Amino acid sequence: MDSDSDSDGSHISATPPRDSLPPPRRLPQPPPKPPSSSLKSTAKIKPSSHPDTIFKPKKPSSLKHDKPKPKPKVVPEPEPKPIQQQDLPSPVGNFPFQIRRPSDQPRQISVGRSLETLPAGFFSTRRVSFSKISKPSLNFEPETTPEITAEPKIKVSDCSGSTKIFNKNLPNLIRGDAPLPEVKLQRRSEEGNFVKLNFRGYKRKFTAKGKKMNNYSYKSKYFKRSKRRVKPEVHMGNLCDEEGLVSDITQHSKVENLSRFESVEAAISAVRNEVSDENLVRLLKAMYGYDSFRDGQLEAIKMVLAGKSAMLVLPTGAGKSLCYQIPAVVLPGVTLVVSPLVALMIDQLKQLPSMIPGGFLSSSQGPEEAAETLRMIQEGSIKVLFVSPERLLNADFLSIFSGTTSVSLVVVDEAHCVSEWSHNFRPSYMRLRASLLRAKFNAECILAMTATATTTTLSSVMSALEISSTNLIQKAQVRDNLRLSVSLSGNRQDMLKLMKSSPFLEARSIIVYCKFQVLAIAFMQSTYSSQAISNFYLPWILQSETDEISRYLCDNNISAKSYHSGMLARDRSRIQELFCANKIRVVVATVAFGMGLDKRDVGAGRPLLLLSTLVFLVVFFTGVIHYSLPESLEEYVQEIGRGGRDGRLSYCHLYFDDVTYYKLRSLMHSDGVDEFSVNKFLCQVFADDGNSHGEVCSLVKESVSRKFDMKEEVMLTLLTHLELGETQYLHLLPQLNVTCTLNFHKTSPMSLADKDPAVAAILRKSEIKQGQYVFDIPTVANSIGIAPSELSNHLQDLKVKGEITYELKDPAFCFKVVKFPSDFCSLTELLTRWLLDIENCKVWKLDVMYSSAVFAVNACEKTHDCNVAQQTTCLQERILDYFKGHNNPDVLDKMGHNSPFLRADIKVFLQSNSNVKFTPRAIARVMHGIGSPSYPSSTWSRTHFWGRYTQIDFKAVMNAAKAELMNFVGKDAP
Ligand SMILES: Nc1ncnc2c1ncn2[C@@H]1O[C@H](COP(=O)(O)OP(=O)(O)OP(=O)(O)O)[C@@H](O)[C@H]1O
Repeated sequence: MDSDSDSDGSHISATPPRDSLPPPRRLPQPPPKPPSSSLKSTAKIKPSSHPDTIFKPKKPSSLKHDKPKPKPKVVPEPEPKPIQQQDLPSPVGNFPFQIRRPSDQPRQISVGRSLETLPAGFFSTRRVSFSKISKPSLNFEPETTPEITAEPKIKVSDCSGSTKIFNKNLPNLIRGDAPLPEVKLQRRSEEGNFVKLNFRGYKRKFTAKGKKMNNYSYKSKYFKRSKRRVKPEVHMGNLCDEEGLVSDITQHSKVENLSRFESVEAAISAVRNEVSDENLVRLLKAMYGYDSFRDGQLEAIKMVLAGKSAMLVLPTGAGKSLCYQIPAVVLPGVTLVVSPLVALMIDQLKQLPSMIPGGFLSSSQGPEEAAETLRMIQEGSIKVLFVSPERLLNADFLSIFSGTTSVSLVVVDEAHCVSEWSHNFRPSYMRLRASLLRAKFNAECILAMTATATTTTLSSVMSALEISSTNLIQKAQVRDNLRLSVSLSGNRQDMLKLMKSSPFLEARSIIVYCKFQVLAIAFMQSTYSSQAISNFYLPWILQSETDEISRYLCDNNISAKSYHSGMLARDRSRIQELFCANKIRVVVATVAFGMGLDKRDVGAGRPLLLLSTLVFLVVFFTGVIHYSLPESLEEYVQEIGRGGRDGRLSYCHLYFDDVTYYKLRSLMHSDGVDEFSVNKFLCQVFADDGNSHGEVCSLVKESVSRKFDMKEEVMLTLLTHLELGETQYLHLLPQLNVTCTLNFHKTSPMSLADKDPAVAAILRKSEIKQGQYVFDIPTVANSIGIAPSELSNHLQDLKVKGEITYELKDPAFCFKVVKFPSDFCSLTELLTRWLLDIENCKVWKLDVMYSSAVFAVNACEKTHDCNVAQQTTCLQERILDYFKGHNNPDVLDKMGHNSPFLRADIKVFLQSNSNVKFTPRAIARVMHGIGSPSYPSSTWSRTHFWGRYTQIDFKAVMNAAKAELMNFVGKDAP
């Protein structure tokens, strides 16, 4: 549970279908049903999986197949591993399984308590200077003396790998008792751009010429710099400028900063005395330079300051961060912000105002860095801490809050991730329950924030976090400065035309969102190694669609860069920085791009000289283009929300086409699992029949995933349920690499074992392979009654002494069994049904997205006053209805439900793979072109049936596969 989830959600796509079927008819579909929460069911069921669930097809004596053979002759050479059958435990009694509802009532928190003062000296004024650093990779070295005056050293690694140490403070990692850094008073108004020409700052320096400046004479480095040509200065939060460098923010006079911080301190004291609108506006002005709050902000801040937990739903870019930043400076304790992605945490940390000392904890940090952050929290030097959900409930982290360190506010950012009915459900977020947060942190208040949540999602989040329905602050989820348009096309020529015409022609920055990986001919790609090519056998290779599109745009004189999850993190952040600095105009990206991006002028127009009137006009607008259909209206709203964050117009065009829709619809089934697999998984989890109580068990992710054809995320979801359900069956522990390969060096193994019981246990439990001792860490740890982490530490000690060397591999989920289930079958059925509901919910979300796009193109002109280029009104209405759950939109039934060739093709497929075991789902996945752990696309995409039936509903294909399998084995299929 220790590794932070940091996936970007971008997809590896199915390859396109090779045959196209006649276009399926469109049928009206009854309004979608909200997903049923089946976990409450206590129904008794028959044994969930029959031993014959997996079929091994027999070779039919004769096989008729009247469908013409597809042209490309590809001989399938599958090598999947057969899944082993295991006997099921017999059902014993009824077994209820429910999500645990926290029983604790929200604590009453008084305003008085929440408005205690900050630590003394917290807002003292002291100048801190910043230097340019060649790369934003920062590590803090522990300070030698705990004096307030000591400035932490910043270790900076540049790309060449060299490290420099600076005696400088960072604005967001300064000690709480240290002085406030000087801040550039940048008025962030509606008109402000994220990237600004800082004429003001330079001018001020020039006017100071001749006077003795507080910290810099005009012979100083800064003054020399000011004589240079004025360059655009980027405010990527407080840390980075256009080169990704730490900004020098010492360019303002001390006097100015003094008055600024005096005014911030005075404003904070005023709010502490009285939480009035007037005082809060004063604080807003002092901290950010803004004149007024945006819709929803004031309400949320007041609610939090009154100690009431709140659910805040504001559109992307509406200013949610400010709703916890202001309370953070007013409240006495630490504000914990739970964030789903490391990249998001870093971006949010950068964007903290400089008077709020912040930090973050994630798996991307080294142990020293994490330890330093923990130390700083303990000594009160961090006011806002960004943390992943995995870290939040980690024992080391929790121990900090058992002492004097108090938590005033827990912020759950992207709170929709808590709900399985959201578009972005994270198993680790399931652990965030109010009862747990209160028990562990004694948190006075929880603020849940999201930009995109349907009513169903909201109610499940609010119930998990125990937020009263009266404390829901919800504003329209689409900003009205977004101009929305849709057209039916999936071709890049159309997109090029769009980008070369107004308004996109004038946009300064454009994001083009893509989704898939595409097939490209390998021999044309010099970048791919011959090894990679030979692995595929065919001269095809997958590459990101973003690469292909950006190359196409560049070939057509539009400078563009590709951004996708397959790139190195360093390259990705470089592109983001250059984009923020307006050095890249167009980024062609997957959904990974833009999370946490606060480029206020995405698409702000370039100055146009209108010759007719002989005046300069600056036309500001944004460009966000969806080259592929998003998976849900939530995703669409998130992505268009990257534009127009400065309040100016933003143009958002969506392309959609049926092929993309079919591909996405297939992918919606890639997480699904059968009852059979769930049952087998449970058997594995509780393999020791209750004898393993108290012992640490582990499941090696990769092998178990392949064995049960279940993705790692799905396994984690199931395990988390087994921990947090109505009955707690297990207790999840941090994930570990469990297989250890060890060599002895100094002392002989036997002599060392005589002195060291851990080594003796290792010798007992190891297999010797090529002279090396190979053993399972939890097994050895259990045998001597210590925790696996203790054993790991002990091994590390022996390594330091030169006794051993070792390597660890096989990441595994670790847990302790708390209770052995009495009825496996009921539990299996309930979990399976729940996973199925989640799968159906995803499909439904995609269908709504597609139907909305079709509606915008076909119907909105008739019903609304929209024109072809602008369907804002009707799309906004549909989006709002969707989020509110009102008159859920008609969803088109675009999928075919049968095909005359389907069963015959399945027969041929089974015949040609008669040595392989299949489930109906596995066959349906091949027919839909989706890889899975046991049937990977690298193997199975070679069959010519791969992705042939994407236009037929997945369940219909599964049913046909089941029927064919029954013919082959002559038994009832599951
Ligand atoms: N009251 C305000 N007046 C003017 N600008 C504001 C105000 N509040 C916030 N902003 C600015 O709006 C921008 C977006 O704010 P923020 O990043 O908090 O949005 P968000 O709602 O968290 O967006 P997302 O959901 O995309 O993360 C920031 O640049 C912020 O400084």
